[in-house]
Amino acid sequence: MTAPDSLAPEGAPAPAQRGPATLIYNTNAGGSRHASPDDLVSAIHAVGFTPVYRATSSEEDLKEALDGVEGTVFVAGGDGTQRAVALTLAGRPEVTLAVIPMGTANNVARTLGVQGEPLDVIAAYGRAEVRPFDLGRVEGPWGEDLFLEACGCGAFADVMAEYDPEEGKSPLRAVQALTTTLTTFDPPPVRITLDGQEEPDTPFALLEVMNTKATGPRLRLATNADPADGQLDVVRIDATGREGLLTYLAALARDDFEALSSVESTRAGRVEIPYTGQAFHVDAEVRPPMQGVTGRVLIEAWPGALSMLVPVAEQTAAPDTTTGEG
Ligand SMILES: Nc1ncnc2c1ncn2[C@@H]1O[C@H](COP(=O)(O)OP(=O)(O)OP(=O)(O)O)[C@@H](O)[C@H]1O
Repeated sequence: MTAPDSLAPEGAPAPAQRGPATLIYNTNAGGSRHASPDDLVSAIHAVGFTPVYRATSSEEDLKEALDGVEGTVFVAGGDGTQRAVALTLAGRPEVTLAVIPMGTANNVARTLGVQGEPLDVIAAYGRAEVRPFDLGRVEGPWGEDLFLEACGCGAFADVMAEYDPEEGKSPLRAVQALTTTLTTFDPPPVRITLDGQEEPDTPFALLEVMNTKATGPRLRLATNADPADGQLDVVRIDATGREGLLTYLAALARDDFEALSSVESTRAGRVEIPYTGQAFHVDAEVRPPMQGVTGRVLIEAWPGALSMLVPVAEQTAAPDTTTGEG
């Protein structure tokens, strides 16, 4: 079903194709008290889609709920829910995802500029376009993974491996833990490879391969990351040149972490990291240290693995915007 013309204001880019929509709503997510599934279905209908609600009580239900899905999948929940749906639909860019943020950090939504109360977010999708969204692919001694936000080793992965992530949901606590570890951590030097180019041996206090701007409890480590660029942002801190605790805390608070002189940020499509038994994280999941195991971790961008619906602000609408294929 097409949207009524009145929903496409004059001068707007071609609206994303409306039509069939599916609502996935993690009613266990923190923000779910804000609206009922019926409220969301009505709001999605009001912006021109034909929604059905598929109830899920866990991640395991998603495969069946999304089997043969077409059109747009609205996903209400936190980053864990967005990840679960994204991984189920990876490599199916003909299906469009629309994020309705209802978690604590909402890193995926924030990276897309999607913020606000669920019903306001849905209203904003009345004027939206479809953009590609990359994923990251990981191959390590522990197996294969996909990530939506980030994968890395060093201080942040060690903090996550040490503390149960479920306990670390206070952004303040997590920022404190990260910055404390960053300044005391004693890593061995490793020689990473970026797009086939070997880098000098370096002990990394932090080595994060980012797809979104933030990861974990809203740690904005890659302010310039763009999940539609077909590349990943490699954010590094050389332990020998690291700065003091307050410097990192202040930079995170100012939202210019990458501007610090001890932080190096490089875009790459393929990253190889020697594995010496260190802990890794893949989004919010920990791949614990494997003592005595050596090898390598290969991280690659998967350009346009997903498609995302993104609201278009009235003033900033580009006249010749692409529809985001591929
Ligand atoms: N479709 C789903 N339906 C029910 N449960 C889900 C679904 N998808 C994921 N889950 C489970 O719910 C957990 C929590 O989800 P999520 O992280 O989105 O919410 P949250 O804990 O409120 O968010 P935040 O971590 O930002 O506070 C996920 O890690 C996952 O195990």
